[in-house]
Amino acid sequence: MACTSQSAKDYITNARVHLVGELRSLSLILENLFQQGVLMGEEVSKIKKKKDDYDRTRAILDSVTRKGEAACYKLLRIIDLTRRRTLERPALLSKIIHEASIEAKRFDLHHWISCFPFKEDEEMDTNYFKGPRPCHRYQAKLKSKAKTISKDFWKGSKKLFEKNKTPDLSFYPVVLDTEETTPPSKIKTFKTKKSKLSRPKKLRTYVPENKPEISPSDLLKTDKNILLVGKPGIGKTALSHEMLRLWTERDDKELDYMFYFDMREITNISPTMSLKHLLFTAYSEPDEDKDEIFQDMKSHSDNVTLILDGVTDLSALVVQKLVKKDLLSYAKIIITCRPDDEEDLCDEDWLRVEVKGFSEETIRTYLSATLGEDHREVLSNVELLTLSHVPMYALMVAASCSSEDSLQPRTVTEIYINIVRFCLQNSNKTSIKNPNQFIRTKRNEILSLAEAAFNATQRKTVNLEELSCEDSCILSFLKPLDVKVAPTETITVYSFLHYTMQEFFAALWLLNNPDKIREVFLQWFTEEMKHMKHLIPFMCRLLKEKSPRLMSCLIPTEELKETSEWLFKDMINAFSTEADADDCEPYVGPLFLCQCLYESQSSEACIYFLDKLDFHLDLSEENLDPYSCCVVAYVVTQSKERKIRLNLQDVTVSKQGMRQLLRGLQNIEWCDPFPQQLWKIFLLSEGQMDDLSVQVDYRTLLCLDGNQLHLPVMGKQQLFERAVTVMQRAPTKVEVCLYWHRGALGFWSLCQYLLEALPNISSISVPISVAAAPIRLLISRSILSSLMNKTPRYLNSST
Ligand SMILES: Nc1ncnc2c1ncn2[C@@H]1O[C@H](COP(=O)(O)OP(=O)(O)OP(=O)(O)O)[C@@H](O)[C@H]1O
Repeated sequence: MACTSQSAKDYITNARVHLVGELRSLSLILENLFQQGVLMGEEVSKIKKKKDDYDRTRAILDSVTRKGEAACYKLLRIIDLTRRRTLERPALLSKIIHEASIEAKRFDLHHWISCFPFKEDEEMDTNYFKGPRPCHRYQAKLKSKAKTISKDFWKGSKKLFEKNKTPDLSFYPVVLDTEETTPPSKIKTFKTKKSKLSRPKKLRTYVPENKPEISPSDLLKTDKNILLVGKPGIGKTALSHEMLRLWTERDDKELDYMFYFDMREITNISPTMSLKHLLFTAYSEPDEDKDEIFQDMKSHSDNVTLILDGVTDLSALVVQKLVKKDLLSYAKIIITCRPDDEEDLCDEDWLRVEVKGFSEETIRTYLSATLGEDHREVLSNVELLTLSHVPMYALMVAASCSSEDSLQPRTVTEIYINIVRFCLQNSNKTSIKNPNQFIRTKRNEILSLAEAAFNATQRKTVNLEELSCEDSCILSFLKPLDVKVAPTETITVYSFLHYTMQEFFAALWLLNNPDKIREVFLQWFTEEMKHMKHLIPFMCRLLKEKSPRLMSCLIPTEELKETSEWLFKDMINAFSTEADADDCEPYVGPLFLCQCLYESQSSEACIYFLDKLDFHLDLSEENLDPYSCCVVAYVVTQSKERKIRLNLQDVTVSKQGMRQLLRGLQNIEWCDPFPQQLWKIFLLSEGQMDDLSVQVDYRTLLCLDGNQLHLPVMGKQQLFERAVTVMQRAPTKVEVCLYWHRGALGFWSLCQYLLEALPNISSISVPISVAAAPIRLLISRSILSSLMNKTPRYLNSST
C-alpha cells in the first residue's frame, strides 16, 4: 500500500495555479466526477455553462475542494487515469517550451500527478471513463470486429480439414528475429557451406533456431513502429492476428483503437481517399458521433495502432501519409511485407522484426496438435519435418495427412500438390471459383518456374538465376536473395522456400520434357548427379490422373498417359541393370524404388518390380522409418499370387514402422529363422509399449525362435525386461538361451530373476566358448533352482 499521508486537498491547492489554464478535456473530467458521485448533474451543467475553459477549470477546482479530502482524491485519480487526454502531452509541451524560448522551467503536470501517492486499488480504476463515451463504444465495436477478423482467419485454414477432423487451429509461436544486422535475405555469396552438408543436414538448416527473446505481446506493448518481414506463408498475417487478439483481451485501462487492414484486399484505395474514409468506411463505421471520435483519435493519436498487412508499396496517398507520420503523427504503425517489398518502406528508427517460421520444437507441437498420433510418421520424414518450418506448409502437411479416407493413401507428393494448389489460390485474393481453370491460365508462368527449378537442381544450387518473374502466383513460392556480383552491382535472384519444393517443380518440368527423363534415370548412378533421383518419386505421383490434380491442368492428358506407359518400366529396368552390375555400391537401393512405386500407386508397376527381383526383397541393413515401412507394406501387399521373401536382416525399425509393416505380414515368407516370432513379440507387447521408439536390431538384441527365448544380455535392459514380460504370457514351456557377455548383469542373479519372473521356464542354456567351438550348456529348471540355493548371491559369471 502506498503512503497516503499526503493530503489530496493540499496537493490540488498547491498546483491550482498550474491546473487553471492547462487542464484539458474538461467534459471528460466532469463526466467522471459525476460518475464517481463527486458532483451532481445540476452542478455539472452549471459548470458547463461557464464562459470559457479557464472559468470552467476554476469552477471544477472550487467545487471539488469544497467537498473535501475524498472528493479531491477522486479528482486526482481522474487526472492520473486520463492524463494522456487531460494534460498536455509531455513531448508536445517541451516543443512548445523550446519554441517559445521560455527559460524558466515550466511546471510539469505529468510529473506532478505521478508523484502523488495513490492507494493501489486497481479495481476501482475500471469505473473511470478514460475518454468520451462514444469513443468507448467505438473501442468496443473495434474489439468485436477484431475478434471476428481473427476468427475468420483461422476458419479459413480449418476449411482444409475434414469436418469431423478439424483441429483447434490457433497461433503457435514463430521465431522472431530482431537482430539489426544485414537482413538475412541479403546473402552475398552464391555458394554457402550448405552444399557440403549431407541432405538431411542441409534440409535442417531451413529450420530456424528458437529465439524466445520477443513475443507478440512484447510487440504489442512497444511504442515503436514495427516492420514485420518474412517469406510468403511464414506467418506474418497470423502474427498480426495474434496481436489483434491480444489487444481484444487486454483490459480497457486505456481508451485505445486498433485497426487491421489487409492491404491485398483493399485494392480500391483511391488517391484521394481520406483518413476518415479509410478508418470509418473501409474498416468500421461508428454508430454515433463520428466527428467526436475522429477528433479524439486525431488529438490522441498515440492511442491508435494501425496494422497494414501485406504492404507492397506506398502508392496509396493516405497510407503513405500514415507511414510518413503526416497523419496521426503519434499513431503506432505495424507493417507486414515480404522481403521483396521491404526496401524504402519505412525509416530506420522502426523496429524491424524478421518472422522466421516454426522452430523444430514448434513443428513437433503443431503437428502433434493437428494430427495426433499420426504426427510421428511425418516427423520421421526429414523432408516433411523441415518443410513444415513454413507454417503454411505445416498447415498443408497437417491437412493432407489428416484425411480420414484410409482407401486414399497419403503419398508425399500429394502434400506438395496440395501446397502448390493452395499457394496458387491464395496468391490471388479475389476468390477463385474454378481453381483448375485458374491453374490453366497460369500454365506458362508455372512451367517457366519449373524450368528454372530443373536447371538449378542440375547445377546443385538453390539460386534460380535465369528466372525473372513478377507474377504474384509464382512469387508466393519464392524468397529473394540479393547477391553482390561486383562492388557496384547487386542482382536479385530467387530461391524456393524449401529445397524439396524446388525438386518438386523440377520433376514437373521433366514430365513436360519426357525426352530428358531417361537421361535422369542414367544419372541416378553417377556420383555427380545422384541427387537428381529425388525428382523421381514426385514424377511417379504427378503422372497419376487423380485428385488432387495438377499436371492435367498443365500438360495434355494423352501426353501424360504416353509417358506413364514407359516411365515405370524404364525406371525399374534402369534400377535392375544397375543392381546386377555389382562392381560398385549402387546409389539407389530397392527401398527407394518402393518409395517411387508407392507414390505411383500402381499395382502393375509393383508386380513388375517384384518380378524383376524374383520376389526377393532384400532390405537388410536399411533404416526403416515409418514412411519407409508404409511403402514397403504397400509394395509387398500388391502381390496377391506369390509370397515375397523379405530380408530384414539388421534393419532398424521403430514402433510406428512396425505397425505399418505388420499390414503386409500375410504376403511374406521370412528370409531368416527368427522374425515371425519377433513380430509376435511386438504384437503382444504393443499394448505395453511406452512412447519410447525402440530400435530393434534383432540380430544383436533379442530373438525368439520356436519355444526358445534368445537373450543377449548386453545392457539393453528395457528390451530384455519387455521380452521377459511377453514370455510370462507364453502358454508353453520355454527354454531360455543366454548369450553371455562379460561385464553384463551378474549371471546368477540374472538366473534367479528369470526363475522368479518366468514360471513357465523349462531350462536355461548358456553357450560357453571352449577354444573356437561354442558348446551349449543346458541347465534344467530344477537343477538350476537347486544350484541357486547353493550359489552365493555375489557369485557372477566371471567367477
Ligand atoms: N504462428 C502460426 N501458428 C499457426 N498457424 C500459422 C501460424 N502462422 C501461419 N500459420 C498458418 O499458415 C498460414 C499462412 O500464414 P500467413 O498468412 O500468416 O503467412 P504470411 O507470412 O502472411 O504470408 P504472405 O506473405 O503470403 O502474406 C495461415 O493461414 C495459418 O493457417
